[in-house]
Amino acid sequence: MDITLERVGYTYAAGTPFQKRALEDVNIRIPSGSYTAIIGHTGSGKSTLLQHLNALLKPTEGVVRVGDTEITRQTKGKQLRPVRRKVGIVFQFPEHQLFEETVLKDVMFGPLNFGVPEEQARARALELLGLLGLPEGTAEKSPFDLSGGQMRRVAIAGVLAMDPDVLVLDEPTAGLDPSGRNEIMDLFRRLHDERDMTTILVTHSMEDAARYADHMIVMHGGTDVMQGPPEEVFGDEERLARWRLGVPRTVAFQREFERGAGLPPSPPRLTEEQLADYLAAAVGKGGGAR
Ligand SMILES: Nc1ncnc2c1ncn2[C@@H]1O[C@H](COP(=O)(O)OP(=O)(O)OP(=O)(O)O)[C@@H](O)[C@H]1O
Repeated sequence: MDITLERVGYTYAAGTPFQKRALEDVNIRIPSGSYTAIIGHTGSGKSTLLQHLNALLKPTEGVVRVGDTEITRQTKGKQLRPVRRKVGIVFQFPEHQLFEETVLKDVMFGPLNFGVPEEQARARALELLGLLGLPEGTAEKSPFDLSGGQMRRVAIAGVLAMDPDVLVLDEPTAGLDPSGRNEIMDLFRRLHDERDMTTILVTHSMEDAARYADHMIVMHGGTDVMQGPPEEVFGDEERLARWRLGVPRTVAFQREFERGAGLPPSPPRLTEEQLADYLAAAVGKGGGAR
């Protein structure tokens, strides 16, 4: 299910003294099955863009296409139901949206609301709580008696319970400790591979973008300024710096090394493994790696 935005603009509180232009002439394509990272400085429009993907916001101008569904300013609520079902969004600090008396009820809420039979919704919720590494017995607890990291996992289970084709993640690990972060990011990667989902990750971490994504979109000042594979995006440090964005630590190290060794810049090494191989080859060949 490809997602495209054509000439999309969005204005908050249009026609009021508080009006604010957040998106301007956005033209992007998110290929079906891709793991797409969206990066951009604070205020560049990433969250506003995400909310167009399941029609929480409708474009002020232009068209959003999610599979066969076309969303414009005029599209009515009923026509948006399939999109809301297919596109699951994990917002920043999703645990703030937990509200039911028990964890189980919270995870079952979405599916029951969309007509999934109770037994099926229960079985799926229990399976997901296990998959997310929550201890047995969590299902009957109040979500508010859990730790912050556990609440985050429950909220994520609630989004996955809808069995989305597209999973949208807005800084999903913000505020978690490093081991919790890695576990959750690796879980999303596994789900992406096993379930054939399209995954869209908004992140300030260039390392996460480099490690997980196969496609990237760069936002600046409310518009898309670059799209392509991570090798291409992170290969252009100068342009990224203009948008106040950096490169992953591995690439920064590689560039320092190349400058120090008098080597021309070579394709960016995006992971520690790639960097280690590159350095080993460079040292092995007496500094002649390309
Ligand atoms: N509800 C709102 N009402 C008015 N203006 C808003 C609203 N939400 C966001 N904006 C403004 O729209 C612009 C884009 O904001 P948005 O939150 O989409 O950016 P972002 O790239 O997600 O930022 P961050 O990285 O800080 O989350 C900003 O100038 C912001 O102040």
